[in-house]
Amino acid sequence: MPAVHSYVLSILYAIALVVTAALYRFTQPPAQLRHIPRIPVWQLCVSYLSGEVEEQRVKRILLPFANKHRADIVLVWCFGEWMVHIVDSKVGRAIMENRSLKKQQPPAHMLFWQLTGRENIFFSDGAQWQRHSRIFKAALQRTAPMEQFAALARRLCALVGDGGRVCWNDLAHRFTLDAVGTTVLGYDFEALGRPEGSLITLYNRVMAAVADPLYVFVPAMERWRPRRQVRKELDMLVAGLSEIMAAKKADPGDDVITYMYEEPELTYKELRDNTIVLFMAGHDSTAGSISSLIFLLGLYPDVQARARAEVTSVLRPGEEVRAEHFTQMPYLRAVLLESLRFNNPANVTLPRVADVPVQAGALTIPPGTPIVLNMSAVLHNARLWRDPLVFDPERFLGADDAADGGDGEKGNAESWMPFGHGPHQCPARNFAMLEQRTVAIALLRQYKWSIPEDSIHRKGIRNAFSTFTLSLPYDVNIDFTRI
Ligand code: HEM
Repeated sequence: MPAVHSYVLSILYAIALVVTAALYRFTQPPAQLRHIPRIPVWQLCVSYLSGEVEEQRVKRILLPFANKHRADIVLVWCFGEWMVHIVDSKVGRAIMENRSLKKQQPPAHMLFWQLTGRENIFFSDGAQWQRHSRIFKAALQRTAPMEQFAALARRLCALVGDGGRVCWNDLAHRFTLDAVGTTVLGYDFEALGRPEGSLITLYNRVMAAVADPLYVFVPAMERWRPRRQVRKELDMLVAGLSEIMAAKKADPGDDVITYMYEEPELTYKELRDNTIVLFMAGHDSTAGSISSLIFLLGLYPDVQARARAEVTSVLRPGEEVRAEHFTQMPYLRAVLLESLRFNNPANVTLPRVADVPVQAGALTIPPGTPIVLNMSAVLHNARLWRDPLVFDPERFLGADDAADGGDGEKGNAESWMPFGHGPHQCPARNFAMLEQRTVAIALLRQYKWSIPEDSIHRKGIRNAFSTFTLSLPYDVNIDFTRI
């Protein structure tokens, strides 16, 4: 009997040894990457398994590690793949401007592709991307979203009514759906008026399924356990959006899709793929930014009072807001820039790869290595910002008065990059800034607001888990009082 016992034990030891060795090998970077400071894999695994959001992982693990090693780039293990994360703005700018970098394409069998297609500004490359980028920017320039945003802000205020407690992230999300619907697609989803509208509920359901972490991190799941119902709903959504596009052709308006239609160079497939990615890119990130902005104004009553005093000194009661008013509101601008730094909506860029070595300061990144600009790290790096975890709009006052988005803290202009950097940086940042300004101004003129004592965000903004690493605050309850 003892002989059988020790035989079984030996087999178990052998298995444990093989598994440990396999795990060790699986979590070791290839030899050519070992010169890059690497975040301990066990810390990352604990973080992933606990469902920690990207922005928290950056503040708790990545930045302390990078600063201890005085590193501008760090190696991060992510579900079997090693990626370089850039945490410094100077290195980030140089790399993101490097034309030999291309966007890495996500695995082919992900359901995501069935929704977005590949022939769009997000996933195309080379000459095709240049064409899409040029056409989209020109179309965006021709639209005049200001009036549209102001009208939607009025609808939003009607919902806040005489005040009371409001679930703000929900309203922000519905506002941005309507903003992107009316100005980009030329279609009113009426998310503010009818949140249960069929296309909106269908969209929310499909997006939740497409972003299911199990299927995103293990794309082969789509082959092992195909989701027929989700596919059916996805087809219905695409058909719904295609109908909107077809109606646009017959009845043009003042919207991005109408202007893109006028471009003989775009095929129908390209137009369809662009419509869908613009719709997707256009609202979640902006909803996150509007949620954070109004929350922070509620959390800091002095900041809110100062912003209100500025707005009401520039605008007479009932006066329509116009773009030229914005230059007279430097404090509001500083609040916006700081809010986008403090809880930046997009945490990392899409991964890039190059087929040549890429220089990152003193280190060389070998060809084929996925590289991301970690915007959260850059915007909270203590080597770049004083008191990065403190919300302080003053840091942007007196900064160079260049167009919004291009500037930053005095002497630190290059580190403000919530919209990315380089040729692929967000082409709609002015559009997104305008949405935030319009909402903030409308609310500041009509309401005072505060954060309930029992808010889950009192000790720091809590963002929902997002497969696409966006920072989207949840359960943001705000108490509004009409002035
Ligand atoms: C606060 C709101 C927004 C934030 C923080 C944001 C952030 C970003 C970032 C960081 C990128 C670069 C991604 C990368 O390099 O991989 C990007 C790209 C992009 N964004 Fe935005 N975005 C916002 C709003 C919008 C809106 C409203 C639209 C459309 C109406 C939009 C459309 C796009 C497009 C088309 C790209 C791809 C550009 C390219 O690859 O050439 N974004 N955005």
